[in-house]
Amino acid sequence: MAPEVPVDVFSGSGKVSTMNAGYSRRAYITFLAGNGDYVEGVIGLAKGLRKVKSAYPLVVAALPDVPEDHRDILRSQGCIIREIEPIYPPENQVQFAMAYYVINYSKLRIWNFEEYSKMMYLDADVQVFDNIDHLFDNPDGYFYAVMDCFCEKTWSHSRQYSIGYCQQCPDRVKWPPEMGPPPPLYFNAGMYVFQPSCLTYENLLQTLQVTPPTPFAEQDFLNMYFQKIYKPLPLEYNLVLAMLWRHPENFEFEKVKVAHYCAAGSKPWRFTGNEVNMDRDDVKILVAKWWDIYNDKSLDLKVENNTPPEEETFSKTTLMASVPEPTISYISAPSAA
Ligand SMILES: O=c1ccn([C@@H]2O[C@H](COP(=O)(O)OP(=O)(O)O[C@H]3O[C@H](CO)[C@H](O)[C@H](O)[C@H]3O)[C@@H](O)[C@H]2O)c(=O)[nH]1
Ligand SMILES: O[C@H]1[C@H](O)[C@@H](O)[C@H](O)[C@@H](O)[C@H]1O
Repeated sequence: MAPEVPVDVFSGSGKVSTMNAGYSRRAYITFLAGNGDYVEGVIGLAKGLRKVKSAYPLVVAALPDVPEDHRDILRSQGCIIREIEPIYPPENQVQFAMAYYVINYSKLRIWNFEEYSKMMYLDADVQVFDNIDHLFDNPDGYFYAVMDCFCEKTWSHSRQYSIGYCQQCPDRVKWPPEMGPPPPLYFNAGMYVFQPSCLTYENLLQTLQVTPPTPFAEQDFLNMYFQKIYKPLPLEYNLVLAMLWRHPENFEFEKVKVAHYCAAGSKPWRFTGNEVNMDRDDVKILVAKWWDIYNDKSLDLKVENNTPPEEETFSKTTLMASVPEPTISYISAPSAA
């Protein structure tokens, strides 16, 4: 069995020892599709993880339509590229909150990466400002993620939005008893900690085949699937940007460790400042922080012997076969009270 040895691909030195490169039972993972500009997000993320001296590598689950030159750039930044095939949900007439969300079902492939015992998923439009490696040390058997906010228009299809209810402030507009029990806690799927498992992977795919797609695609699906083992993390670990103007009282801006640029117009590499809420100072500070990392040449990977990490250096160990079924026990996000 592979020892729990962190690789130094993302160490602060920016140097990589090619002997250990790409070899770890823990890893960060992101998802990349298409030939568009999301590759910029992944570059930024790779450099952000290096800046905070993460001990674990960044794996990129890439769909076949990611061009070779984008893959080369990511390899040169120390990323490990893993090819994945697309996954499509069963056909129906659903209107996704954003039309392209359908490709996000392909993220389910990452449960099959069993050579890793634990992974932390981060969207390409996420940036880290602090080391969050300690999240890997949380007890096994749970799905860790940050609670979402229902206040933006992207939620207009939902029962929550129709009555102005948000789980971030459940007392502001209370859930009316005549609407039945309040919806279960719901996480944003731009950041989560999970345990790859082939059994879970196969079950996820089988379940998807009998589950009609819904507006937030795989995010809704994962919420449904992992509802019983979901453990909320504090908001600072995935600050969905809308929290800045919707629930500023729920977190401390200075303590934000992970920002998620998912609000309309907030992707740093496309930022103009013209869209609604984008001219706010706090938004601009977070966008500027992203650019500082992206433009910092000292954070580029420096490879000893000029050899970047190779995907082939993985150890194919057989690890845990399935996620254990723990007793259900929720912890509430401290700032959501
Ligand atoms: O052309 C694209 C579009 C998306 N992506 C990847 O897919 C992720 C999700 O897309 P967005 O960041 O544009 O979407 P949002 O942040 O609005 O998405 C939110 O809702 C989605 C519903 O499918 C997902 O759950 C996602 O993780 C969650 O943050 C990106 O970060 C990126 O990793 C690409 O690689 N290429
Ligand atoms: O879960 C959703 C999703 O991540 C959307 O992309 C974002 O715009 C919303 O604010 C969030 O609540």
